[in-house]
Amino acid sequence: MTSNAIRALRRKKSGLSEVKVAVIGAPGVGKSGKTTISLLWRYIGEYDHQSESKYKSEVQVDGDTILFEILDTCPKSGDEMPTRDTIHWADGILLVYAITDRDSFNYVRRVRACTEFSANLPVLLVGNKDDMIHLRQVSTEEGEILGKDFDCTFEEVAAAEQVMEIADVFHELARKVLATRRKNKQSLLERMLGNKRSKSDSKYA
Ligand SMILES: Nc1nc2c(ncn2[C@@H]2O[C@H](COP(=O)(O)OP(=O)(O)OP(=O)(O)O)[C@@H](O)[C@H]2O)c(=O)[nH]1
Repeated sequence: MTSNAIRALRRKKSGLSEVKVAVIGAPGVGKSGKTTISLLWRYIGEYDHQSESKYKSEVQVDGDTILFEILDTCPKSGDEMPTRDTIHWADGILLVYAITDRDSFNYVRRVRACTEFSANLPVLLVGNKDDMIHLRQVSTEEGEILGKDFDCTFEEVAAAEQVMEIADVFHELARKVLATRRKNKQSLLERMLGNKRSKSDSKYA
């Protein structure tokens, strides 16, 4: 049995849904464990700081217990793109830029252009630091347009201040991941039933 299959079996047994989120953005946009994630988890409850860049925590979303695993991608520069392994690892992607930093907006644009996301990978776009509107370099309309381009939800937040809004962002992403999982399961079931039917049809044809 593969490690993924073992993990899925454990998840099923415990009734836990595991949701893996990769937080992607240029350096300094506010995606780090130092601010956003640790604040979020401190608010929600205990978290398990697994390594420099990975966090785990159980959170209630709409009455279900979700085991979040969050990867802070920490690029060293604005030229470093996330790896294919990171994208494949993730169930959902949080793309973050800072409204005060045009380069970080261009970074998420480049990530989306250079990196192959599977068609049904849930993505959320977040413009952070909206408490610093006096230093704004990216308008809300530009964020909205990019969100439409990416076919994903867009939101402006102040991660350092509005912890509940950040929690909502993660909850929203979890809902999308679970909905995608249900849809994939359903279409797999339909394909399997379709195969069975066509086999039995051909048997009696
Ligand atoms: N004003 C304001 N500052 C913020 C906000 N979020 C983060 N910051 C600040 O932005 C700076 C960078 O935050 P980090 O969380 O380290 O950013 P990062 O994206 O993880 O950066 P790297 O670790 O270099 O990839 C820190 O000084 C934070 O305090 C916010 O919503 N508003």
